[in-house]
Amino acid sequence: MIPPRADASLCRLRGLGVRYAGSAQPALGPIDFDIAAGERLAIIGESGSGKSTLARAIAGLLPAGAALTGTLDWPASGRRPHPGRDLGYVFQDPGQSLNPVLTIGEQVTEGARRHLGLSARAARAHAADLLAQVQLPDPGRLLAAYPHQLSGGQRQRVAIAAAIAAGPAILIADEVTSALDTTVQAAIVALLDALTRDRGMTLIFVTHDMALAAQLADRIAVMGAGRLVEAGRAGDILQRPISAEARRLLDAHIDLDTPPLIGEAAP
Ligand SMILES: Nc1ncnc2c1ncn2[C@@H]1O[C@H](COP(=O)(O)OP(=O)(O)OP(=O)(O)O)[C@@H](O)[C@H]1O
Ligand code: NI
Repeated sequence: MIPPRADASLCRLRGLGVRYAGSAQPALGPIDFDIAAGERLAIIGESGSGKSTLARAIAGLLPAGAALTGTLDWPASGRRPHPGRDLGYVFQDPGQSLNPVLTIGEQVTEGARRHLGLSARAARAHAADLLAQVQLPDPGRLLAAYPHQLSGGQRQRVAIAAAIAAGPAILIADEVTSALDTTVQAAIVALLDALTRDRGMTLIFVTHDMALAAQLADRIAVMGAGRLVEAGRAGDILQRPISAEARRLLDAHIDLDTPPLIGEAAP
């Protein structure tokens, strides 16, 4: 095995484009971009700008028939990450991540059992531990519950637990808080922040909300009409946005001028 190079980027996109089956126009690209190992990157943009397409392309989770152009390499590891094992993905709607007919315990352990080769008993203990890590009450009892018995915020915590169960180095969170109300949103963002920092994970956080992006990310990539229109340090984009897209997203947030947010995002 070739040892990973410390200076190599985690993920290198060159001329990357995506065209969905049946679409005349590409939904994405061409994109040239590098993601560093361990960084906290927000991908922001208005609806339809290509954020999810980019995130799914990186994760290798595009729907069947989607055509990729250009290149997507993984220089640091030399191989594409295996979703579920090397890369966790949390969707906007926990219904997309969770299976309604499986218990919470079954879904959280599924990835861990498969990828870590755990026994049923060890997987159960691991699942309870993960549920505690995502700060769900009474993990032991929760293992036997079904998704419909939980609130939206609790389901999203379960989806996060399942996504990190196999200890992936990369976590992609695609609009994971947009279906939740504001207080729950803040709690989920705080949880993602703590979990990914504790584990030194690379975080790719997709949102249309500049405030959330600035709260979590070191660097922001701004999408517009399938292209990357601006990328830079979160503090810089917040204070000196260049693209019309970034300005519009900032204007949507009058409360961004409040000192705490600027302070957190500033280098
Ligand atoms: N499965 C698909 N098949 C065909 N076109 C798609 C598919 N998914 C997305 N698209 C199109 O690709 C473009 C980019 O969509 P994408 O979902 O990546 O945007 P987004 O920035 O994530 O938007 P949102 O904020 O609404 O989630 C849009 O024009 C969308 O209609
Ligand atoms: Ni999306």
